[in-house]
Amino acid sequence: MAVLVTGGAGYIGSHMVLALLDAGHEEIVVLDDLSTGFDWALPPEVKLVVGDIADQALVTETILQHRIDALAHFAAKIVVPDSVADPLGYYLANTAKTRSLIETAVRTGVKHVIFSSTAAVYGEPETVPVPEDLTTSPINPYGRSKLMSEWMIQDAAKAHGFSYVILRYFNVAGADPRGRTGQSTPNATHLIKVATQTALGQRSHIDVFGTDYPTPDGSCLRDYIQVSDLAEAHRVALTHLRSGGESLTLNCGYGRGYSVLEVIEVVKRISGRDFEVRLCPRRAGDPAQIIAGADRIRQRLGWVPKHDDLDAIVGQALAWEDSLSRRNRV
Ligand SMILES: NC(=O)c1ccc[n+]([C@@H]2O[C@H](COP(=O)([O-])OP(=O)(O)OC[C@H]3O[C@@H](n4cnc5c(N)ncnc54)[C@H](O)[C@@H]3O)[C@@H](O)[C@H]2O)c1
Ligand SMILES: O=c1ccn([C@@H]2O[C@H](COP(=O)(O)OP(=O)(O)O[C@H]3O[C@H](CO)[C@H](O)[C@H](O)[C@H]3O)[C@@H](O)[C@H]2O)c(=O)[nH]1
Repeated sequence: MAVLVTGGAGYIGSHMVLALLDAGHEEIVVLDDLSTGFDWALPPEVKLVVGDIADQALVTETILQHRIDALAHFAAKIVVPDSVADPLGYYLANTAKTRSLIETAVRTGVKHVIFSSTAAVYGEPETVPVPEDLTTSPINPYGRSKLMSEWMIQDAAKAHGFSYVILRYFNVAGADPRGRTGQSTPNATHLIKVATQTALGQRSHIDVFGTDYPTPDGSCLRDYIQVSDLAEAHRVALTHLRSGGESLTLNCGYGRGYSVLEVIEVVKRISGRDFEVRLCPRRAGDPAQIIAGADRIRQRLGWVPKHDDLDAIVGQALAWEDSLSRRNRV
């Protein structure tokens, strides 16, 4: 039995690869076009196939050659404001290409699918925390592109008899505590990445997008989940499916929110560096607050997070950013 990890050279996918290897998994194959991922993010024992998830001949050959029984599908475009500017690009990359990949998986007899979905499918929830059975109502093309993929996977699973776990990630942050991989995309837009780069002097300042939201300090609230905890959720989801477990849709978060201003204060305190913070207008496509209803994944998969600590998450992000800048200077 072997797992095909699409997007495995990216930020979250590379952490799942490590989680599987650390747990003694034998065969892992990564399919990645390296558009935002890096071959060096993978340990040498992992087979990397460089290509596109919509290349059906390549995907078929890879699945049959390695006797793939399970697919973990991370490959996607992921930036909310970019999706507002380029919706058709996002529907192609995230929805049309996922349709193609799932079709290939069905034709080649893949039995299990784990899909990277997002809290963005909920849109602007009126109350938080958000349970999984809340009506989905995405407010940006990124969230819609992912919700359509969820529906395709659910419908195809019913029609063709594979099982799935859809994981709706909240805000993913931090890095491998052993420093083996982290968020490496240049020009990344995620808050903790931008704040740590600013603390390290790689950016002159940080913008806070919106201070007039209906939240305690006026900035947006998010539920930041540490990336190795999230990778572990994928590992237990895979075990669940391979043991005959039922298909599930699960939130991945801790059930608690931090504001943008609070996160910036933590980055200043942990780094010991002060930096300029500019209060700016709202950014397109941002919900005011999004916090996970976080019980179901614990009950159904027995997932136990080990890194629910914002100080530690920020510390890992700072350490990774520092090692990345040294790597890039070499
Ligand atoms: N980072 C977050 O906060 C977050 C939150 C919710 C959901 N997600 C989802 O998690 C998944 C992984 O996100 P990430 O943060 O690791 O992003 P990332 O950009 O680091 O990883 C995506 C990987 O997919 C590869 N890829 C993209 N398009 C491809 C294609 N057509 N064929 C083959 N490979 C392709 C990229 O090269 C990259 O390695 C995405 O599906 C994203 O929507 C991320
Ligand atoms: O320089 C910055 C960067 C971000 N923010 C703010 O920080 C919050 C978090 O923004 P991120 O860009 O870090 O993350 P998003 O909440 O926009 O989106 C992330 O989490 C979502 C789920 O909540 C989706 O899954 C999506 O893929 C993922 O990028 C937002 O209020 C944003 O406006 C700033 O103020 N300044």
